[in-house]
Amino acid sequence: MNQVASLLHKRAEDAGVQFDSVCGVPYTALPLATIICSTKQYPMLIRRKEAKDYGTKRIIEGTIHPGDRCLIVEDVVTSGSSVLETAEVLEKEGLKITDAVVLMDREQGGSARLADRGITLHSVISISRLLDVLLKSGRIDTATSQNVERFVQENNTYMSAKKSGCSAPKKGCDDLGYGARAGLPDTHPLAARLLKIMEDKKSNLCVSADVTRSEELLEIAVTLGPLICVLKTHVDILQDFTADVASNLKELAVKHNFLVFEDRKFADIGNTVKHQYDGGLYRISSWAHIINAHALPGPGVLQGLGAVGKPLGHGCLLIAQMSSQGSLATGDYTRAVVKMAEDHSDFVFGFISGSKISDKPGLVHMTPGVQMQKGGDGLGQQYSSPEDVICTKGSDIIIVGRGILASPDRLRAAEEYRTAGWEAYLKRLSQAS
Ligand SMILES: O=C(O)c1cc(=O)[nH]c(=O)n1[C@@H]1O[C@H](COP(=O)(O)O)[C@@H](O)[C@H]1O
Repeated sequence: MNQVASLLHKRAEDAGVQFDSVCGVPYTALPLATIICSTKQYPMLIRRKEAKDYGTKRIIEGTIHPGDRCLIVEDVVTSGSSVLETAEVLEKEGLKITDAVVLMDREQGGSARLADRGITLHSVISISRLLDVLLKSGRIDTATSQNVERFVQENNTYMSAKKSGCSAPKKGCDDLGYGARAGLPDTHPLAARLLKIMEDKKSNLCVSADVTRSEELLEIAVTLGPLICVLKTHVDILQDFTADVASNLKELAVKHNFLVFEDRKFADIGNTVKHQYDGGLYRISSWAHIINAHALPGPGVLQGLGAVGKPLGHGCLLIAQMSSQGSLATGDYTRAVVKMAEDHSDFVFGFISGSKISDKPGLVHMTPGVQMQKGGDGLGQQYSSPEDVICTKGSDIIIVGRGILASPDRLRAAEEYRTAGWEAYLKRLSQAS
């Protein structure tokens, strides 16, 4: 029980979930919540299945501070209804519920039901992952695995609402390959171009060329260009940027068929970002296919950037979640970013996020904070593996900086990441089919 409680807490921590208290779904998850609260010093809330008709007559026991965020803990989720009931009771007391953590997700619709109610479900393990492990270790045969998979698919208790705009059933959205998504009618032209590059080059690797000299930047484009789908820059850390560097980069992008992404993280009013994007020393709109922006200023930031970028056929990624520890880009904020993106899909073609946060197959998810080993950099960066990001969390592209740049053999490192990212994508496809 202690180990399970520790795994649940770690899962929530790895997902960057911020919470003030914990509530276990009665009754099997109560001991798990108790262990988490006593070992990690969180206030515990206890939900009764029914209010007592004596004493406090309360249905939630514990100290309640309206507005606090409460993490719901459960052992197994099938339909998600028990988590949802608990969430509704807690929300009636003024608590905010954005996340739930569970040991086993049976993948029969609970996650989608909760997501549609604004609750992100984080599982330690899923039934498909368990089957994969049991099959690989010879504990079950293929027939058993396929029977269980079929049962799970045939007993999906909840199909996500059509709000995802996905014509096919949710399952179809999950298992559409990059190439198929490129061909969908409502896919942004730049997303379609990117998805086709990924399919053609068998690469979902974006290299983050965080270097301070232009010669090194161009060297990265020359050597790693054939392996990547996107090259991401921070042009403002270059000590010797010139217009020639930009035009050389553009030529290499054509030669090696990758897109250029300036990671500028625009975050001001429309008029200011318009000038920052179009003008200044770097004239970003003249060479970057992709930019990113914070949604914090509101839709004006997209009106300003779009006025410059749309006529050029460029596109924008909205920063919906961040890989840095303690990031405030979670829960309601993330959901608001998804809505803003879906309302501005003529310029926004995807997200910077830690996992898949929209079911629209035309939107692309790019995830930074990726290295082969989980861990951090001592400055708040949090790393997940390519398999975790692409296969488990459902993102589309891994953004890798120092995992490649710090290697003595960058080409070899890039190929390792490209292979890992692509194999994770193929595994996700095979699990969905
Ligand atoms: O927008 C980004 O690219 C970004 C968002 C985020 O949440 N975390 C994050 O690390 N990044 C960027 O991704 C790159 C990660 O670099 P490494 O930590 O060296 O792999 C850096 O260029 C960051 O600026």
